[in-house]
Amino acid sequence: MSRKILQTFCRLSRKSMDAVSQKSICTSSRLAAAKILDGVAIAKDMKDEVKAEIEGFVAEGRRPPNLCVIQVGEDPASKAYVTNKIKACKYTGITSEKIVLPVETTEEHLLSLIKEKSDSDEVDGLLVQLPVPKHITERKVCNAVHPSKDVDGFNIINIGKFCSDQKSFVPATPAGVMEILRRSGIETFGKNAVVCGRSKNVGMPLAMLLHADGVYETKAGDATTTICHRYTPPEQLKLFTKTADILVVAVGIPGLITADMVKEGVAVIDIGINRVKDEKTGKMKLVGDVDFEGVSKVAGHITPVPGGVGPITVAMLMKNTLTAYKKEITFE
Ligand SMILES: Nc1nc(=O)c2c([nH]1)NC[C@@H]1CN(c3ccc(C(=O)N[C@@H](CCC(=O)O)C(=O)O)cc3)C=[N+]21
Repeated sequence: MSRKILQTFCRLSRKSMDAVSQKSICTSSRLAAAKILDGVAIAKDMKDEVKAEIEGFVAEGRRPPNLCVIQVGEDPASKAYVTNKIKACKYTGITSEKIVLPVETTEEHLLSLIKEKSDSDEVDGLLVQLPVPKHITERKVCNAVHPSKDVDGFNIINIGKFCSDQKSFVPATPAGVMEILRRSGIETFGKNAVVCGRSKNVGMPLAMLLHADGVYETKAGDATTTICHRYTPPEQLKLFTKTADILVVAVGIPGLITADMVKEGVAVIDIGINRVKDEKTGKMKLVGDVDFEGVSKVAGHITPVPGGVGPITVAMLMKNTLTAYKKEITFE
């Protein structure tokens, strides 16, 4: 159904909305395996677009974009994510600098380094890998990154702009989820979206994008959006997840979402990253928050872990770095 028609419908009567959701229930009477949304392939497409644009700038004699990544301490997960980011920089033609500081680095020292990089004309994008050690205040760190270089979208200036529908840097994971939906032809307009998880960097901004007016520059979703979180009682959670046409899970509990909790044909986006022991091999492996085997028999689309949202987060960071380089967002 087109945007205009549905808008008119909604203005005329609430009954038309019931008709819309009724239709989506009736048309999904088959039981087939879900289409697996290939995050690696989508991320490659995104990175190739960034790469082509950068090649154009370089051909004109401009310097390529630059990303500075600061990591404090040697947390193995952070190391793996930062490695993936630097690899993606190399692939797309973004020059990068990785700075690894010892875990005992003082807040004062970190803040002064952030200021130095924020002031440098050579740096377009700047981020500090999270989490930072406990003796450092995360909020201070995020706010120290100049908003025009804040490719993570974690500075309060970007959060404020984002929440008031002004052009801003949008955090890479939620922006990446919208990109997966868009590139996979999954309609959000007028649909029911359910987000499990309300973190400031993922759940909250994603719910913002899904429900926001699609006229907004980040191609937001126009979905009816519900946020569930740790205090949603389990039986309530199931009632909500059952209504979802689009179900996004970012909680950090392996196997939280099972087949009985989802509607046939739902698009499931799994943002969970959990390291668990493989029953068969005894080795550690990466799993999401969704029981992939069960849910993929009922869902219409599903993202795997690994190889789903993770690579797209990294690709979106490259896109944000290019946006910073082009100075497309203004900060007065
Ligand atoms: N300032 C900041 N910005 C971030 O964007 C940020 C952060 N801090 N802290 C942690 C989260 C998490 N995150 C991921 C990046 C890549 C993968 C990724 O590449 N995942 C691979 C697997 C990687 C692995 O093997 O561990 C995959 O899902 O296929 C996952 C998660 C970025 N984050």
